Amino acid sequence: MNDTQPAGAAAPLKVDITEKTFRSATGVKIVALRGLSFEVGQGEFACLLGPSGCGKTTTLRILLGLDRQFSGSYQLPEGGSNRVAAVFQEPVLLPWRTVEQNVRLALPRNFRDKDLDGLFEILGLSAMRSLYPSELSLGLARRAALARAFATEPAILLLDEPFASLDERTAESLRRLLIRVWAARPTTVLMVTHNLREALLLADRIIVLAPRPAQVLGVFDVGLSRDLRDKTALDRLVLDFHERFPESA
Ligand SMILES: Nc1ncnc2c1ncn2[C@@H]1O[C@H](COP(=O)(O)OP(=O)(O)OP(=O)(O)O)[C@@H](O)[C@H]1O
Repeated sequence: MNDTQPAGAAAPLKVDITEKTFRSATGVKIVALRGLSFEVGQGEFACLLGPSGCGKTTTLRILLGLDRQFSGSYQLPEGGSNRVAAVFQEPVLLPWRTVEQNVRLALPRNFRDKDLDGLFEILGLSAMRSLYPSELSLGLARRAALARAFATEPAILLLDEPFASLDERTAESLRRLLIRVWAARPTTVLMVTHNLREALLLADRIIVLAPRPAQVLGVFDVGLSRDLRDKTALDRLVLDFHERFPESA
């Protein structure tokens, strides 16, 4: 790990979006977000959980600076590298570059030759560094996308359903890998999912969203060490969650 790029952030993520609207092809106004306010503390792993179409991806696109047409404000975590990293449903790797080149290209020019052995090792990619994306399974491609995100030692990592469309076994092993790499390289994480069990397995806190227009219904503190989140504990957490948020069942 390179000590000149401290990871982590000194300030929380603060989101206060008053309104975000779209126009449909026929000109009809679609309110995607209204009065969406939440915070994610430094080094915290938070999930944004909400029904399909409620505005989760729209929120991440705003935080990534990809959509500036909204009213309200947000503040990204400061400190550390100040970088924002993102992993989407599709890993978006450059097909003509190897895994290692894809990861290094995400780094600022003067850090491109940094030691990435530990990162590749923890993600089980040591033997795949010189492979091209077309030679990777879906699961390996997601791992490469995670490597690329963590290599930049971001102040915040935004994840948009990174394990969607994988078979459950692969998704489960990637969730465990994500927790391992995050524990080794802590940063603030905001992950979008509509999978309650996934959120309960990974998150410190779950920010629960209402159907569109997205606003916060409440926050669920998982409050259980990750080592103890086995199947029985997760079953119990699911029940607790539904008791607290019956409307989001
Ligand atoms: N470019 C766009 N033009 C018009 N409407 C849009 C556009 N992007 C998103 N929307 C609408 O905004 C709403 C929120 O979409 P968004 O993709 O943020 O939802 P989501 O919670 O991420 O859904 P999912 O879980 O299915 O991915 C939806 O009704 C969607 O149809």
